[in-house]
Amino acid sequence: MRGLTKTYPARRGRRRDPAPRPVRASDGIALDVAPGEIFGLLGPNGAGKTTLVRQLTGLLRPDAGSITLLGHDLVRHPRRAARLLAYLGQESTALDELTVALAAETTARLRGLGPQAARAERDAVLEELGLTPLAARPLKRLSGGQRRLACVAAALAGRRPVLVLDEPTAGMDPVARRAVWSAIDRRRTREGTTVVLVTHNVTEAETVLDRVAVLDSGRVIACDTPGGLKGMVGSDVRLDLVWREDPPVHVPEIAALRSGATVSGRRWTLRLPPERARDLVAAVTHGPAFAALDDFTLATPSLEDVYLALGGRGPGLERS
Ligand SMILES: Nc1ncnc2c1ncn2[C@@H]1O[C@H](COP(=O)(O)OP(=O)(O)OP(=O)(O)O)[C@@H](O)[C@H]1O
Repeated sequence: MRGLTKTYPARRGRRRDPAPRPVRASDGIALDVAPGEIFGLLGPNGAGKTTLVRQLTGLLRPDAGSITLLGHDLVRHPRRAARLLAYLGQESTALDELTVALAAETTARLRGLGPQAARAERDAVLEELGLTPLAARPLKRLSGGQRRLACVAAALAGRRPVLVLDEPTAGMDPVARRAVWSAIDRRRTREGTTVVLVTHNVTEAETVLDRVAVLDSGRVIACDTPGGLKGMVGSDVRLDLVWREDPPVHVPEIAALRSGATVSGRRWTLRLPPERARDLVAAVTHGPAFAALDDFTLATPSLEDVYLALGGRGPGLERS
């Protein structure tokens, strides 16, 4: 993608509403995604992630810029996207009348598989995502999370070389989410599938993402590996101390910590250089401090910390 720009025009609402302004949802986006890469798009609500993937999938025409997918110019030939990639949008009412099995099988057929191969693909993908017990149920009679999982199954059926997934795990329970991340990872390892995905489940996605672009107000404000992005928030580690009841402030080491801690109920969160955190863990894991401690965790910065910092919701980070 090069110089991708999209502005939604201002639409007048009711007469008393304030005058609407046009929204520049993509503002000169340039990104390269390598074959076989799992590429994440992160950013706060309204950052322009869905607008970007809808342009990438040929569903929304950019005002300016170019998109080349596997050698095809998708701005000139948007319909070719449907032959090259599988897209999971945020809503999928088109499949609602079908059963889970038929949604997967039909999609596989539409993607060019013969009847027998499509049935085999259907069975494999339902099994992989733990959907076999729900195979005969229409999507409209499933819970929100189950329906989302069935839509993921349909997106995966038929093996496109590129998957574009907008919030694939939205509304799912932890077991389903894990099944989806494993299925995505398996496509990359076994079939070299390229995946572009939007997600707010950053901590989970971190295990599968090769590179991540952080979007804000239609622009790419950072793009790197998860490790590279984490380096941007510094080397400090996070120490969480959860006290059983009142913290033992009569212990001098604990009293000294209080001013630097973010206190939330029984939890104290401290951000410290690694050496200092090591000394502190030694101090709180014996004697009266340990007796008062319910739980503690020591963690390096997560992709979520990066996301919050870059999204302008956290302090102390320069935008690149
Ligand atoms: N059809 C539309 N008409 C006008 N403005 C729109 C339209 N769709 C999106 N927008 C605006 O464009 C901006 C980007 O929206 P977009 O849906 O791409 O964000 P997003 O990053 O996908 O958000 P979320 O995380 O909430 O899904 C927002 O300011 C949004 O209000």
